[in-house]
Amino acid sequence: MIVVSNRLPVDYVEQPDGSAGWRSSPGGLVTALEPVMRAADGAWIGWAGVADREFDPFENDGISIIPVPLSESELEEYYEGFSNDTLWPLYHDVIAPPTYHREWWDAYVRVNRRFAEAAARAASDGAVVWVQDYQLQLVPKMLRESRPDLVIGFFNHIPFPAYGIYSQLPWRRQVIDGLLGADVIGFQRTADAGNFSRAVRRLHGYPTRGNVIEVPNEPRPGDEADMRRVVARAFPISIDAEGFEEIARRPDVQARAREIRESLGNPETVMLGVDRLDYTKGIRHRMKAFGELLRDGRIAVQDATLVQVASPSRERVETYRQLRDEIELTVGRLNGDYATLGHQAIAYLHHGYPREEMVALYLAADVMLVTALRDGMNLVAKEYVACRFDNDGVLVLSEFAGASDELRQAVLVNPHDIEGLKDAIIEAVRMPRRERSRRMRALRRRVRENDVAKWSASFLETLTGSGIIKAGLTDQLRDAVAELATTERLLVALDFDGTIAPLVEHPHDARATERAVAAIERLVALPDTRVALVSGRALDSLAEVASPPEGVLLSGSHGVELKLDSGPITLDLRDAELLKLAQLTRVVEEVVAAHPGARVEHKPAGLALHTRGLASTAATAAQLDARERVAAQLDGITVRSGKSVLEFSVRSTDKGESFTRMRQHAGATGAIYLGDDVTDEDAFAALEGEDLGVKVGQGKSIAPYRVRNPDDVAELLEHLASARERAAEGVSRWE
Ligand SMILES: O=P(O)(O)OC[C@H]1O[C@H](O[C@H]2O[C@H](CO)[C@@H](O)[C@H](O)[C@H]2O)[C@H](O)[C@@H](O)[C@@H]1O
Ligand SMILES: O=c1ccn([C@@H]2O[C@H](COP(=O)(O)OP(=O)(O)O)[C@@H](O)[C@H]2O)c(=O)[nH]1
Repeated sequence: MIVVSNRLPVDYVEQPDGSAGWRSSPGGLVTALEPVMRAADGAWIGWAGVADREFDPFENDGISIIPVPLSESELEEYYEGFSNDTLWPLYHDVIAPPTYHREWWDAYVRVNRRFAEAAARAASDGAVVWVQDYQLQLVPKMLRESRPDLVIGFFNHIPFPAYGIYSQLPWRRQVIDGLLGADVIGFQRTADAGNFSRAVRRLHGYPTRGNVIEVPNEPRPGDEADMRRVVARAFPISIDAEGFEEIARRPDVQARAREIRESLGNPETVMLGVDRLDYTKGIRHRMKAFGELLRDGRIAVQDATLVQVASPSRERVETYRQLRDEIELTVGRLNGDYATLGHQAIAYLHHGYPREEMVALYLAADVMLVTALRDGMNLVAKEYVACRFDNDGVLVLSEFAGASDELRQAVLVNPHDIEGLKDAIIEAVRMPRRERSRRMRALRRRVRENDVAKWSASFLETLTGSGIIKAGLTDQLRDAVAELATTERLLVALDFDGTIAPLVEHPHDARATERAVAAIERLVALPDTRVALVSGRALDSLAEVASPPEGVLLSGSHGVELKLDSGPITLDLRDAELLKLAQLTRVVEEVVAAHPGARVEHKPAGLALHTRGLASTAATAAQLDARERVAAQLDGITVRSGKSVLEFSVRSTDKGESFTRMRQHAGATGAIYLGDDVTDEDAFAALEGEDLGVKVGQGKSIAPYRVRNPDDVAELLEHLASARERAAEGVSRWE
């Protein structure tokens, strides 16, 4: 795997005394990706933090680093300019006004191309390249053009704004096109992913269904699909929670925490803010609220100190310079007005500290203030929680930080509401021990369960489907299924072969597992619950092997045949289609005759060429021969490849269309689709709203959940049946 980001985990720093070396670089992107890359076998491509210097690739702390150079003018125009004075304020809801300069855009394109070229050089055949963040939004498209073999992911660490704001960007189409070069585009919050999909619809009109965007393919020789599916969904980033807790448990770090409190004069309450000195972080709002609490006498300087770490960031950008001046003026005023000789009001630290010191600060702080006006995630909030193994401390958290979607037991605030913020600070300071402990336990559970390893695994699994799939159902899948079970009218749509029935050599021997059959019978018996089998098999063959109970809806031949409640739908193939079917039959039978072991299956509107059981070279040769002969002799044939099978159809309908028909027929308010094959991807793409898609087994998939095999499918169906039975009895699933 190759990761490409603007920042490398280390910056090259030259000191005024002439000494120079590598130092940890700032920001949450690096905090999150470092443990992922240490565990992975791959390379990290990025900028070394200094202009006009070229470095050879090197190894740092177990990570292969490939530096990309930037000139001084590129630093100004691409990094400080377009990235941090155009995109950054625009994507953070124009808290500061974005600046638009055409030269900055030109530099952005140029530098993105350089990163794309570096990635193309470093990536082996078919490799996974994971591009990070707003500085490199054009890289996915550039890479796809030069290296169509690559699997490309993109993760946006900052918010993606609503279209009304995004549409200001003079290069709004180019940026969207750049991102759509990726196979999977990850966002911090569901709302960000929604904003992105809406921008795609408004600017390009591409169809979007749930998390999936259908993007027209640039035609390439040999490419038969004219659409590419891009997944755009939330993958909330996290931290190495265990690593942070380990540091927090170290005696030397705990001693340092005590020392910090002593150095502050041992106030009753230590409050802490830790941010890059950035206008998105709401540092001014926090200080205003704190200052007014001191002014109004609601807190006394002897009792409470605010420690504010404001680590240097983007110091040559004018808005950041101004912010620093304002903050430092405020700190000076507050200390001047309220500090005593023994007690500061605010301990202001304009430095970047190493991790151990951060952890000591977290342990020293009774109240952690995260008051961002907009923030992609805010890892500081998660770090504070991870470090508090004593189950103490209160997190005050802005609802405008991505972390607030998960950390619901924090004291949530709107930082624009200064009165509300003041009340929240007082609530945190006075919160009884039991309440603090109850909230912190819940927060810790959440952060531990959703750590950064899980974040990267879930993203990469969606991207490649190549991860190890754990046995059974994950907690997340269990919860999602239980939630779905409460929907008013439920549709349970299931592929047959490889999903409820293990794959077998001869299709007529396939049978659903006993457990799946029993669970389906329980579901069918429930009110407002429909079960559908959606198969590539011809309807007759499906009915024969599945022997479905009364009331099960059936879709055969990839949606060409449907059996709803009012009997089978006749196909009514037109004369031209019948003629084409006869020609197709002749061509495929020729192929079968030329490739011993290959078999043909006749379907109402097409044919399947089965190659299961053949050696892989023989199977490939047979499939290639069939593709070539059909393409040469017939027009308008839909071709689908499945597991050891190549399907040809004179009608172009797919499992997605039949799933949608069944969903409508059932009047479903919620649905689940389970499938194992490439052809099931059409159905996953047709899922709506809160519907669940579950891919069975490995392989690239747009489904957000995965299980290993038909045994796990049976377990899922049993779990769903039980949850639905409870819901039907009116028993709350919490009881
Ligand atoms: O590289 P810099 O210009 O010095 O800025 C530091 C990083 O800031 C941003 O971090 C974001 O990523 C965090 C992790 O996902 C997230 O918690 C936070 O809300 C974001 O603001 C920026 O996105 C990174 O590219 C920078 O490296
Ligand atoms: O002096 C400092 C200040 C911050 N950080 C780290 O910088 C990251 C900040 O990430 P966050 O997501 O909160 O915000 P970002 O700076 O990426 O916008 C966290 O891991 C902090 O522990 C640090 O190591 N030293």
